[in-house]
Amino acid sequence: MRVAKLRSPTKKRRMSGRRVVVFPSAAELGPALAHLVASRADKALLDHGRFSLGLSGGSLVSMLSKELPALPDLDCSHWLAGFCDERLVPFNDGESTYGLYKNQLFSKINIPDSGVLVIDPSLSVQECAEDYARKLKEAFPKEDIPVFDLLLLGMGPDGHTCSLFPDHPLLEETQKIVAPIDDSPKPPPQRVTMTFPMVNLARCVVFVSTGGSKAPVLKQVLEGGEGPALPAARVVPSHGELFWLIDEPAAASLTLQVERPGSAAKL
Ligand SMILES: O=C(O)[C@H](O)[C@@H](O)[C@H](O)[C@H](O)COP(=O)(O)O
Repeated sequence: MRVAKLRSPTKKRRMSGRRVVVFPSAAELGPALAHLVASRADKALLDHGRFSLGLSGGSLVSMLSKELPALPDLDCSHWLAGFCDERLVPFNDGESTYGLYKNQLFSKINIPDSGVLVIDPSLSVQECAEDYARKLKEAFPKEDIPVFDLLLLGMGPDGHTCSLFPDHPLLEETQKIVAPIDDSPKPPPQRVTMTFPMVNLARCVVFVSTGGSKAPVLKQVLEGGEGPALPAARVVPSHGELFWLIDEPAAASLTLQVERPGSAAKL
């Protein structure tokens, strides 16, 4: 299958910020996402010898686990993978995002165990967030706030992303890079999450959202609406790229201009 190439944006595109890219279905989106990950990895490895990737749960787990190992010559030996958010459950619990990636993806690629930054689920949620923030800072010793090369995010039907939920006080966090949450509206209730100050420093942020159930919230997030901005709309990298990779059912209500690599020659 031909894979749409997501190139670095031109200057004009970068100035206009976000790129909304619509694929006929998740079947076309998946390979394009994998290509984007590989291209940003190549760039990061050339620039600074390591590729740092922030992962999220939801449908990204199966999509990445299918598409990344299918890439020819993928070398993950210098990757650092972390989690944009994580549920405070044991790794062998079906709700553990790390547990899912370990079984479905990490077992199929050559990322070293030391290249995966995990939470310590034996701690209290408060201590777990502090411990994970410390691990992140140690992994990025040159930076006050870790700057990931690429963060992959999903969005819930309520507009949440990471474990940053609508109207939650964590949306206003400015000091912590990782915060605990013990009243998550979506179970399990205890989680740790990257905060906006860290998310918005990433070099590239990619949302993946598919399916018709996401159409109303996507319209609100991408085109605006009444009331305060939903969490996903508050992801605006200060210096980095922002992609929204969506499928036609999710894009059904949008009126803004989008890119459609299926009908255009190249992105
Ligand atoms: O921690 C969680 O509860 C999930 O990871 C959740 O935040 C998910 O990422 C979004 O709901 C998007 O899910 P989809 O990718 O399935 O749309």
